[in-house]
Amino acid sequence: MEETILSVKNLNKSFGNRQTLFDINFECQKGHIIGLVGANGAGKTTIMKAILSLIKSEGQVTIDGQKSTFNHHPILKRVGALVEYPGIYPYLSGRDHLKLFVTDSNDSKERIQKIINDLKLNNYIDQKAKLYSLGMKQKLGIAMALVNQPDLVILDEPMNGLDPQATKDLRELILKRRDQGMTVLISSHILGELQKLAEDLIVIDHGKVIKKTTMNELLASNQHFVVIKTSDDVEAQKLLEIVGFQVVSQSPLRLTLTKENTVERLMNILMKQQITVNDMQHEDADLEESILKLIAE
Ligand SMILES: Nc1ncnc2c1ncn2[C@@H]1O[C@H](COP(=O)(O)OP(=O)(O)OP(=O)(O)O)[C@@H](O)[C@H]1O
Repeated sequence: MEETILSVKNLNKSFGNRQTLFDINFECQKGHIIGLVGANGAGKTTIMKAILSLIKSEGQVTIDGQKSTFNHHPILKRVGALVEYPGIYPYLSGRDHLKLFVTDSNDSKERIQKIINDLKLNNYIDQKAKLYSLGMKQKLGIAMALVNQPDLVILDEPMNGLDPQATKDLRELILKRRDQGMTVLISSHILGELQKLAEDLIVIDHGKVIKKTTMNELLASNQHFVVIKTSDDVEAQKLLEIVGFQVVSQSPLRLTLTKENTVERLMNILMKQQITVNDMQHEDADLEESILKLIAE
């Protein structure tokens, strides 16, 4: 049976007299990767900061059954986080940062070395952080979030500044830790990357939750398209539009498929007018299109 590790209830936040979050409610199940998505300024970072008690807010945050409030949040010891920019001290080395962050236990040293290996930080971990590039700082921030093997980790745009190899390394590490039971709440504008990671999605728009769904459900409800090349695209478009096909783009001719407007119907209509279909490709809307559609509704 699924177990809730994070519950957010009736979360409201105003900055001055401007309300930013409106009654946010959601739950995260143990061992899931949950994507928090939405346009710039939707409120994703503010939600994460409220969960982590980095800002004061109204509402209730419960982590593994324990209430966490702005003034009392011992449970946050079991939560790792990278929100906005990692806090880096220029005159300390990467390893010193990890030493500061690691919780004291017999295996602290091993845990530090393990995260260094997992994120391939070996080459520069003993250099002073003032020499680090943006991506190197970001990787150190991720290492700091994960070094204590938290039960829950909150990552705000963790792929920012990472090269393709580092992005892949991070993806593999997140998936490995998830398989070991870690829960991840992650925001990213790189939706293709999120599609490879998240199984649950929470869509935020203008400070409100507009959709809670699973990746599979969202992708299954996606629109389907067909792209065709014909002997006469102009005439084909005219004919298909008259009978109710929706033309999404003209060159190449891309049409929306529905229960009524099927490939079979399309072929029949064109064949009757002696228009030959020379090439045909099916396309499914990707995560980006589905989310843009949700936000537009
Ligand atoms: N400290 C602050 N003071 C005033 N307004 C703020 C503050 N922090 C955030 N906001 C406002 O709250 C809204 C939500 O911001 P937030 O950073 O949570 O959005 P976001 O979804 O994370 O956006 P992005 O994808 O651009 O990071 C924005 O309108 C922002 O201007």
